[in-house]
Amino acid sequence: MFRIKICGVRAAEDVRAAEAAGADCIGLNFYPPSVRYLQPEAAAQLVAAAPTLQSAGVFVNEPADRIREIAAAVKLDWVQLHGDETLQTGSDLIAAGLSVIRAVRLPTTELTAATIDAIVLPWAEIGARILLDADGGPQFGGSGQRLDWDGIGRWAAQTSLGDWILAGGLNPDNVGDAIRRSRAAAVDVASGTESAPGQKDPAKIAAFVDNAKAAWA
Ligand SMILES: O=C(O)c1ccccc1NCC(=O)[C@H](O)[C@H](O)COP(=O)(O)O
Repeated sequence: MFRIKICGVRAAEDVRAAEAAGADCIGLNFYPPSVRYLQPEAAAQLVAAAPTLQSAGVFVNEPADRIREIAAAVKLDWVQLHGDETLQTGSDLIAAGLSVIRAVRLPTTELTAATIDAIVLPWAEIGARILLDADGGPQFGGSGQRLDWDGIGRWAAQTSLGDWILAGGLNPDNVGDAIRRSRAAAVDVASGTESAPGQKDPAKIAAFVDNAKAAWA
């Protein structure tokens, strides 16, 4: 299980920065419209160069066969379903031996435990790890919008799920506050560690990891 995932890495320098900072996982984006999209061949090289880091492939409404093909070619540890994939697709991928992260896209308004449970529990029951992200509309993810951390914190206080991941609008300045208020034990970031869309900033990656770890210490 990873605690800190740096999503949307596209270059060897990004991976080195994540590794040097002490992150646990890199996210490779396989959604062609994203500014963070990477060809599977390039992703395979990045993953091979970072054996100490876990790797997660981000997919949006990709057919299950294609997800399996890319996961095998890139040697992904996780496949992250970030679109409108069905529970059946998730179950099929898990049955095929893949470790699945289900990105649950939640409204950025006030959240209740019942709202979160209704969306999350069916996926947790089939064995997917849950990532809570802000609903980025047509962009699906990487939107930089944040969630209601206090509402998530109330849900976290009563859920039996322990390994869920908080995402959505996190950055080096707010990740500590987000962890304390939401009670997240794992975090994920894309745009908050960039100097421009799709362009990672090593200093922001380092500060993000330091501040997340300080909040858990
Ligand atoms: O990052 C993207 O461009 C993206 C596009 C489509 C689907 C998912 C995407 N990112 C997945 C992630 O796990 C991001 O880290 C997550 O959405 C949070 O992004 P941000 O708010 O920018 O930190």
